[in-house]
Amino acid sequence: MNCLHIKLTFDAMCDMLMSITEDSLLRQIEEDCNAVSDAMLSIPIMIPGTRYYKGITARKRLMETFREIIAKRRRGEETREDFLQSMLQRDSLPPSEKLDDSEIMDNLLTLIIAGQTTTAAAMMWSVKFLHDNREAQDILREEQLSITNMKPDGASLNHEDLNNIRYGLKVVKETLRMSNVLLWFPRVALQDCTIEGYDIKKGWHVNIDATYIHHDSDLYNDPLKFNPQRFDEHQKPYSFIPFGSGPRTCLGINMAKVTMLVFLHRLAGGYTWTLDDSDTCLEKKAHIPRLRSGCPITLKSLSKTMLES
Ligand code: HEM
Repeated sequence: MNCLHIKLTFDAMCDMLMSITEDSLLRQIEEDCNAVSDAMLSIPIMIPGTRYYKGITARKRLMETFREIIAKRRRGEETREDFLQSMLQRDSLPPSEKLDDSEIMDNLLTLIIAGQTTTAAAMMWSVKFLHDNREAQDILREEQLSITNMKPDGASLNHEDLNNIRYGLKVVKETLRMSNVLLWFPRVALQDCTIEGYDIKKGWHVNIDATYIHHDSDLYNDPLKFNPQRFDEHQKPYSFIPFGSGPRTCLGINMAKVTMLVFLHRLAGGYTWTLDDSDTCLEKKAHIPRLRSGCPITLKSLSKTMLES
C-alpha cells in the first residue's frame, strides 16, 4: 500500500507541476527522485555503487529530463496551465525577477521531493493508525458517507465538502502529530540570544525537535494514544508544528492537507481494510519514518462488507 500512496501522490504532483501523465516517464522520474532522496543522509563519497553516487547521477538525469521539457515549452511546442508554465511566464518580467533554467529545474525538484514522500508517508500512517483504532475509523467513515449521500451520484468533492470533513481534518492532524513525518528542523542562530534561560551563541546549530514536542505529556494528554478528538481543544502556540513554523513554514501545507482529506474520504467512505503485514519495524536509513513493510493492506469494498454483515 505504501507503494500505492507514493504512486498516487507522485503522479498528482508531476501532473500539477509539469502536466506529465505518461506512465513510463513518471516511473523514470520517480525512480530518480527516490535515489536523490535516499542520498540525502548518505556519506558524500563519489564512488560508483554508493548511495551518494547514485543520488548525484539520478539528479543529473532528472535535470536533463526537466531541461528538455522546459526547452519544448520555450519553443512553443506545448503550453499548459501548470506550475512550470507559471514560472516560464516570468520571462516577460524585468531580468532581476526572471527565473533561469537552473532555478526552474531546482524549484521543480524541490517541490517533488518536499511534497511527495512526506504526503505519501503521512497517508501510510493514517491507514495504519485508523486500522488500529476502529472507533476512529468508524466515526471517519460515518462522516464520509454522510457527505457522499448528500451529493448527486458520482459527483466529485468540492471546496465546501472539504470544509465539511471536520473529523477527517482531526484525523489528518492526529496522524501528523503521531507520525512526525519530519522529525526535526535544523536552524543556525544568527545572533547570540537567550531562550527560557538557555544561552545560544551566534553560529550554533539548533534543532527544533518536533517529535519531542508532539509527544510531550504536558501538552498532550496520553500522547501515545491516537485520539483525533483531542483537536477539539485549542492547541497552545508552537505545540503542533508538523509543517514547521515561522518564515520557513511548509509551502505545501494546504496541498498536503487536501490530498490527505481526499484520500481519507475515498478510503474510509468506500472500503474497510486489513493489514497484510503486522511488522511494526521502521525502514532503516530513511529520513522520513515509514513502516519497513510498506504497510500492505487488503481492501474490501463497503458494499460487499455490508452485504456480508
Ligand atoms: C504531510 C506532508 C508534509 C509535511 C509533514 C511537510 C513538512 C514540512 C516542514 C516541517 C517544513 C519546514 C522545515 C523547516 O522548517 O526547516 C516544510 C517545508 C517545505 N515544504 Fe513541506 N511538508 C509536507 C508537504 C509538502 C508539499 C505537498 C509540498 C509542495 C507541494 C511541500 C513543500 C515544501 C517546501 C517548498 C518547503 C520549504 C519552505 C521554505 O524553506 O521556505 N511540502 N515542509
